[in-house]
Amino acid sequence: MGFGESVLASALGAGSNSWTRQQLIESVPRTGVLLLVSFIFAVCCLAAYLERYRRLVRHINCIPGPATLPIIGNALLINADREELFNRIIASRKLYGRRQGITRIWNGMTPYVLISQAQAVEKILSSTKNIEKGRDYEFLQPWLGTGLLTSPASKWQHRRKILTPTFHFRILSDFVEVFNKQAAVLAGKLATELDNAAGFDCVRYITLCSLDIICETAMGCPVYAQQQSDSEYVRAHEKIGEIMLNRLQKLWLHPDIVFRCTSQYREQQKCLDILHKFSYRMITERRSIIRAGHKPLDENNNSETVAGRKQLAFLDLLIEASDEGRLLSDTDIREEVDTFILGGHDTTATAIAWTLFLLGTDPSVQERALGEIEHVMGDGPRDRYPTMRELNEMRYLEACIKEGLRLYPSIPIIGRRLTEDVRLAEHVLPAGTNAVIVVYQLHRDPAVFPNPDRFNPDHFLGDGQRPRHPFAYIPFSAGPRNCIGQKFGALEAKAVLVAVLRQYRVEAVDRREDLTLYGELVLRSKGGLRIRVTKRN
Ligand code: HEM
Repeated sequence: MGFGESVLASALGAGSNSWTRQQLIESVPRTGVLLLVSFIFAVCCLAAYLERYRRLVRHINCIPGPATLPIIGNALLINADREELFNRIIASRKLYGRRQGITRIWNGMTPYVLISQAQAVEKILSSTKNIEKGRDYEFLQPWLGTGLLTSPASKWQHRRKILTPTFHFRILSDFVEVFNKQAAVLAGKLATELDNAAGFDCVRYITLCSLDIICETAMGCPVYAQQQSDSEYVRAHEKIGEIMLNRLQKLWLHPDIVFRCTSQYREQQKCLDILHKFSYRMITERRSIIRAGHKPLDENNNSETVAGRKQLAFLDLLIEASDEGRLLSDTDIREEVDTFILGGHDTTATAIAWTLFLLGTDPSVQERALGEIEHVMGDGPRDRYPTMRELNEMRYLEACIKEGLRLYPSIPIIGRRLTEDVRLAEHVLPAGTNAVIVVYQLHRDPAVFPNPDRFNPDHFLGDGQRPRHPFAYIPFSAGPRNCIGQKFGALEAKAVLVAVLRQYRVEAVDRREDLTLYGELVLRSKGGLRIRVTKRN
């Protein structure tokens, strides 16, 4: 009896009910064949994988980049604190890829290609095939599930189709009231800093305002983040962001099996419990309001009152939306609402804070922006709210926000995992490569924006400007997987800046060249963005 036969025979026992010893022995040749076939199959798979990997290495190593070590690649270069890492990513184009705006880096055996040139960016982002997000986005999944931002390509396409109408212009115009109301709360809060000659970080104030705005518009319920900044909900928001980032930055925390053993995991679960419960409670409440007879949308897509309130929340629209005839489940809706809250909160707050800071560095630009606001809104009380039409007329303010997003894009880096080969000039990026679009660097290409570091809103006023490559300026990304909330974000930024600028003169405390930048989920400055405010007459 061979080894296989004896093991099988003893494993099943000589007196097994269903298998006699004879049957067992007869089955061995078949088992042997099966094992042989499996072995050959595994060897073929391994050979195919190695061949694919060899091809990947060959192509990637044709791209300029730092010298690599065996196995670890450039891991030592990447293993830096967050500020230093950001510096190194930005410097990589100057060091290796000045001409083409493409450089490569190996994180262990995984290749990353950094891209900061418009034509190359277009090749990646305009593709309808390469829409798979990078692996790093998976760390958001415990919170967002597979909502729009993190969804795999297979789910994303039809989900995006369902969600696009929720950002319709008419729905946004209803939200202006929320923007204005929360912006007024922010302006009131800033009054506490009038005597603060040393200045204060404006980011936290604006972030809480933006959280209030997105929660009220997404769920239809104010969370009073500005009034109760230490509430359980606000703290859970801040904490979970910290935990996810910390995990992202520490390679050893990436495997679930390791992360689950840490106290951070337990804390993350607590935050998730608070955040998810809150969203589910909102869904249940809004469903029961709708069931009680209020129909949120009429046949012309007009908003009716829900429980006596004028504006709708995204939540109401999602409850009504159907996916190929099937209503979305509570989990589907929760994923999308949480995604809107994450996607629309820090990004917009960052854009507003950077623009305000930049306006504080240049009094002439600030006065011009205010002049336009006063002109559009006419005489009258300073605390009157602008209408949607008035906000749309503020072209110079819009140019200031666009320029803020050019110099300091809220999302400085966008990742894609290529699912098919892409040819960039003489290089091939094989499927499997992680493409990293360095938006921060792209926006400072002197060939597109002469004197690229200067804060100059005229870049976006159109008059006398050279036409730009459509992928040279992409603060909201571009192509099929661009930002679904860009109109919402731009309108909110305007409303908040109008409320602040009408009441205060703003002055930046630090010089731009003294700031230390780093990328979290959004672009940050170490120590925040410090401004001083004085009351306008
Ligand atoms: C100034 C404000 C904003 C900026 C700069 C911004 C920027 C971006 C960028 C760069 C992306 C692409 C991310 C990637 O591919 O990795 C994105 C995607 C997204 N954004 Fe925004 N965003 C802003 C406001 C908003 C708002 C207000 C919402 C929601 C209310 C929102 C919801 C989303 C969603 C759901 C996605 C994923 C879209 C998809 O994959 O189809 N964003 N945003």
